[in-house]
Amino acid sequence: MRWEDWKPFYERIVREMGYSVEEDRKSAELLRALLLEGDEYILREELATVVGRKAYVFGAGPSLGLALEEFDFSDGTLITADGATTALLDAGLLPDVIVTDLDGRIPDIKLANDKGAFLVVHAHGDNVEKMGVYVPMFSRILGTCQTEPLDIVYNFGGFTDGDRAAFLAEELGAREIVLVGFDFGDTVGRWSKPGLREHARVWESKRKKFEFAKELLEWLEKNGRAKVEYLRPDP
Ligand SMILES: Nc1ncnc2c1ncn2[C@@H]1O[C@H](COP(=O)(O)OP(=O)(O)OP(=O)(O)O)[C@@H](O)[C@H]1O
Ligand SMILES: Nc1nc2c(c(=O)[nH]1)N=C(CO)CN2
Ligand SMILES: [Mg+2]
Repeated sequence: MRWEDWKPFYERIVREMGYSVEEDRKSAELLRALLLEGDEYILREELATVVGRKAYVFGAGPSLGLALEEFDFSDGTLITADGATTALLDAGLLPDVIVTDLDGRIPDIKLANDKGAFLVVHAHGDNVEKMGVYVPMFSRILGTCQTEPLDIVYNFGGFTDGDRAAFLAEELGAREIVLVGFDFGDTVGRWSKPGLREHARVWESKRKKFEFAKELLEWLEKNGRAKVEYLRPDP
């Protein structure tokens, strides 16, 4: 997704969610400084070598657990959205790429990164402190932001970790994207937040995020270069 296509979505998101563009922009600059300081950052060309033609993108929805039991994912690149990383590790799978705004289970993300998973860290106005603490801990990091892209901080479009992961996959070469654990309904999957032990009833801000994510994925299906499909286990 080009900046010109993303900009109108972003302006609506900022208005609807009450974000600050200035704080989002400053967060992107901070991420750039942290990446340069740590020198553990990678560029899109390197991450593109990891993303194959078929990519499974794992969201933290309630159907994720059953899907991991029911389906085989060995024929594609495994990309997890933040908290979904824990479910894959529990199922004995190692993600190839983790897309995070650092509000998932950090110990699991760290474990996966140490075992070779690439990290895509997203900067926004509400995770500035977390970036300062956690970015220095990780290796093989590609930086993303939601304001104008910088030289080493990219903006491939997308809002929540899940749909942003799909936009990243399409931009880096995936032509078949399979969404697993994407259930934009009334239940937030238990992997979504470190404190959640059980699936939870969706809260207002999360419902809004799901609405934007759904709209953006529809845009990607219509305008992107990849086939996008949802994979759901039999209930
Ligand atoms: N029912 C669901 N519950 C939780 N995540 C879901 C669900 N359905 C799809 N997802 C996707 O899985 C991703 C899980 O990532 P995560 O829980 O970190 O959310 P997030 O995008 O960081 O939003 P937040 O800022 O609220 O944490 C979401 O971004 C979303 O796109
Ligand atoms: N400013 C801001 N931007 C975001 C936020 C958030 O909480 N605040 N959450 C996101 C979900 O991944 C993505 N973008
Ligand atoms: Mg997150």
